[in-house]
Amino acid sequence: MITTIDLRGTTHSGGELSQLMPRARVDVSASAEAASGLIDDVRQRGSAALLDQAERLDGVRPDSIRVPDAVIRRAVEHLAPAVREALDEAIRRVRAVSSAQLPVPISTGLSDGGMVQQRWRPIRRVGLYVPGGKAVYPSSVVMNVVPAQVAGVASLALASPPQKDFGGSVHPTILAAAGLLGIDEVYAMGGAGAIGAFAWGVPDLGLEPVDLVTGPGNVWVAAAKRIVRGQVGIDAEAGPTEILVIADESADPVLVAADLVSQAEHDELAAAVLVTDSAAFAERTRAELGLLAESAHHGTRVRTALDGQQSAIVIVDDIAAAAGFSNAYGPEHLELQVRDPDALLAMIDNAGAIFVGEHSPVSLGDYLAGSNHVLPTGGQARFSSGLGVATFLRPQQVIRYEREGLREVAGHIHALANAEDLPAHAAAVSARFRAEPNGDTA
Ligand SMILES: NC(=O)c1ccc[n+]([C@@H]2O[C@H](COP(=O)([O-])OP(=O)(O)OC[C@H]3O[C@@H](n4cnc5c(N)ncnc54)[C@H](O)[C@@H]3O)[C@@H](O)[C@H]2O)c1
Ligand SMILES: N[C@H](CO)Cc1c[nH]c[nH+]1
Ligand SMILES: [Zn+2]
Repeated sequence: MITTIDLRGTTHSGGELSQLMPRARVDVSASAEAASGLIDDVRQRGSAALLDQAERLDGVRPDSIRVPDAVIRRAVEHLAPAVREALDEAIRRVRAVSSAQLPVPISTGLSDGGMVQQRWRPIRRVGLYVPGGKAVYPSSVVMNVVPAQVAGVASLALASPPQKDFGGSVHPTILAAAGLLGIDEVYAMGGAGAIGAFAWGVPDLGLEPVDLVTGPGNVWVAAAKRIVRGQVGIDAEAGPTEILVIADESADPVLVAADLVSQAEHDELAAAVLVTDSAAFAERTRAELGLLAESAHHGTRVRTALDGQQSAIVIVDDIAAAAGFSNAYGPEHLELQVRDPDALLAMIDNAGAIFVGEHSPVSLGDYLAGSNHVLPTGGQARFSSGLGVATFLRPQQVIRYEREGLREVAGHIHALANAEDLPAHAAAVSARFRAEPNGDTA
């Protein structure tokens, strides 16, 4: 049995998981039509479309969509020392974790003269999206760029929305983060149009199409990634932020509420969900949420997110049921604030990233844990993962058989080729043995 409470204290009792889930999700596909129109416009009209979209959606017309090198260099020079130190440390940590993720080639010997190898090749050119609408995200520059560089991607382009306060250029802290990482191909373009520009290129801007688009963004960005998939690769849809906290009576409701509000701060569509086995704890956390939402810096946004259908406090019978709920939901961020987090961790399958214990808040992962904050939303943690080195690499199989290795399986190839009525497949193998004294091997 599941009970949900919203921020105002309204209770929905007796609901089953299947009844709750639709209430709890943001539907990116609702933005598909708008995203598709914006992408088509960029395909047809190139930079003219990007400029018009900037004016309409970002409230400013950039002087230059491509950010000049000198502007990037100046942003690095003017970066506040404390922010530079923080970015340097974030880069160091994400690089350490990314480097440790580099996969090794594998060779599997199957017989004398029969071997299959797996090697990893970097994707050639990648377009990295860095959000910049309601907030700006220099930390997302680090999270996109560092694993791509560790993987060995040769060509990286970066897009972020034009900023009204900076004459239509990209936000200087985003430019500085890019500059620190040696990225010099930066475009002031945002939303679905930017994703379309990466996928098909913009000839009149000199923007070459990319092979893969990665990065987080709002519902229009996530919808656009879904549309361009196939023309290019994409990472998971990293849309409006989600946090799900599983907590029991041992947790501190002040900390749990603070963590829920920290992610509600991103977007009116952000989802903040608490799952607990204690009605008393639920009530204490609800009270704390009310206080925090009241005094929040982005109060209206936070209250809208917490009040939204996508956010809830969920009361379940026990912690095993909480794990079941969380696995069905597949949150982007999952916090485990319970007496025995390792026992609970063992029950978790679906989550973008898991934060264990009181001293591992999501905000740590957003900036400095060394983990990656670009994570799947909308339940995609059921089948995909956050950004990492593997996102920017492809495994390739290399097949190496010698004559004896091929001879050993030639009969089986004939049998299967005949079963599929594809005799030319069998003949391609027989042809290699025709000259032998014993003739055909089949
Ligand atoms: N899942 C993750 O890994 C992750 C990480 C960081 C941020 N996020 C999410 O990224 C999002 C950032 O959103 P944001 O809005 O601040 O920046 P954004 O850059 O994603 O979106 C801004 C762009 O949206 C477009 N846009 C605005 N209004 C529109 C409209 N009415 N129709 C069509 N397009 C429109 C504009 O082109 C604008 O440039 C948030 O939802 C945040 O939660 C997710
Ligand atoms: N919580 C976001 C991922 O959903 C990442 C982020 C960047 N800056 C602050 N937070
Ligand atoms: Zn965050």
